[in-house]
Amino acid sequence: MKTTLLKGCTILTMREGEQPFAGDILIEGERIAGVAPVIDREADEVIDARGMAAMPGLINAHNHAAMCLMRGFSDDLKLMDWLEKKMLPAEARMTEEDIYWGTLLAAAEMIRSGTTAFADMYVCMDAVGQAVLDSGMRASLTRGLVFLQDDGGKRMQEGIDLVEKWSGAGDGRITTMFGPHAPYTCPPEPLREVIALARERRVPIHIHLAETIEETVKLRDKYGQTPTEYLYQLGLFDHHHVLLAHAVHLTRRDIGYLRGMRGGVAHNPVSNLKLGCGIAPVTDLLAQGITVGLGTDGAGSATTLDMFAEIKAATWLQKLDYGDPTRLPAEQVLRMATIESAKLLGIDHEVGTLETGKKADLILIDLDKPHLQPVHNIASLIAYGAQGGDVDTVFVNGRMLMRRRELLTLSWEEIKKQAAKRAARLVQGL
Ligand SMILES: CSC[C@H]1O[C@@H](n2cnc3c(O)ncnc32)[C@H](O)[C@@H]1O
Ligand SMILES: [Zn+2]
Repeated sequence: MKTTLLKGCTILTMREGEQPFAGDILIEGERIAGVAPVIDREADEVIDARGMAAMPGLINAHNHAAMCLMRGFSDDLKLMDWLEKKMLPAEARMTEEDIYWGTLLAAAEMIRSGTTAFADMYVCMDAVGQAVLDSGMRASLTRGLVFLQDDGGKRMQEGIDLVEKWSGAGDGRITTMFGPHAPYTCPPEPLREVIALARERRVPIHIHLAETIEETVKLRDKYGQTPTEYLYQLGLFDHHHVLLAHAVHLTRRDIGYLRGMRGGVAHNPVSNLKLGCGIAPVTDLLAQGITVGLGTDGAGSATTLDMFAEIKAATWLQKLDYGDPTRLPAEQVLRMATIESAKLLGIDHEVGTLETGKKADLILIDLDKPHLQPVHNIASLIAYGAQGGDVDTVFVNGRMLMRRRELLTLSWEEIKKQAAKRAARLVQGL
């Protein structure tokens, strides 16, 4: 088994209550074999990590990776106009190959900005799975299910096929969920069916919830319920694991329905800001013991997949919304981007903190930059100062995916060429 020793870094383990310290990290095969002030032993490869901060890889808890092909194509619109007039028509032209290359473009961006795992909801999930295998990343894959037209069960079958074919693939790097898209695209009958199926097979569920005021109005007009009440009454929150994307528009009673749920909420602040959706009540959810992680949503709305931008937006929004700078402090928001997101993907037993025995998904951040000096408080510096471009080295499952900012599993030149060609075709005339 290959061993790699990272020497002399500042380590943020992200374990609750543990202070950062200077030390070494030993990687043995897929796993972390030691995290300590000094590890004095031989290794196949020794990396001089002085001047670097080591932390768990960032985990993007809600994404539509292949939407990178629509990055910057249509902005400054309301969500429903953006989705129905721009994204859906472009997506209707997408081939499996487009989705493969779009997902690789996302993987290149994610690795280069320190993300090691992501939760993805999209279509043609064989193409997404293949891109995850090829990139070396870790992912939870979901076939998004929109039930507005009858298709004789085809979509649902694709969701089942994904679960059967891809769960545990890539040496366990890939896990799966069922993905009813949102309350406004999933009427009660098919939604009940998905929940029953997920229960039978013990598969988690990934769904958008309460992203806009328009969604609340739609659900009230149709069912006389808030989006959260609608899902609650269908029994969704009794499920063993539910990943809710957004959860922006929640009443006090809605938050009560979520209390005690297993899984939690993926907060996507940049997408919410850009689409003018609102501010999710993150600190209220946390106060009720609800797990909250961080995601980007697709690059079609967020523009970039840089989790450091989400970290900043998340903490700033809570401070601003409550007029209280003590809300969502640095360590807490960094935990949201790592171990709390890992909980949402159901992989916190394997990743999300740096500790012996866990899978070696970790990043080195180069602090030798004007905006990252001096180092008074490393957690503050990273949460409020670091950017994706500061990430120097990335490991997933013990394998190096980037070293000194060079991608080791992906050909950037080929991805760039493929993405440009395909993106132009998708949006032509729209
Ligand atoms: C059927 S696969 C997933 C589906 O979701 C769409 N999507 C992307 N971003 C959002 C968002 O912010 N809210 C709701 N739906 C979104 C994406 O375009 C795919 O069609
Ligand atoms: Zn989304």
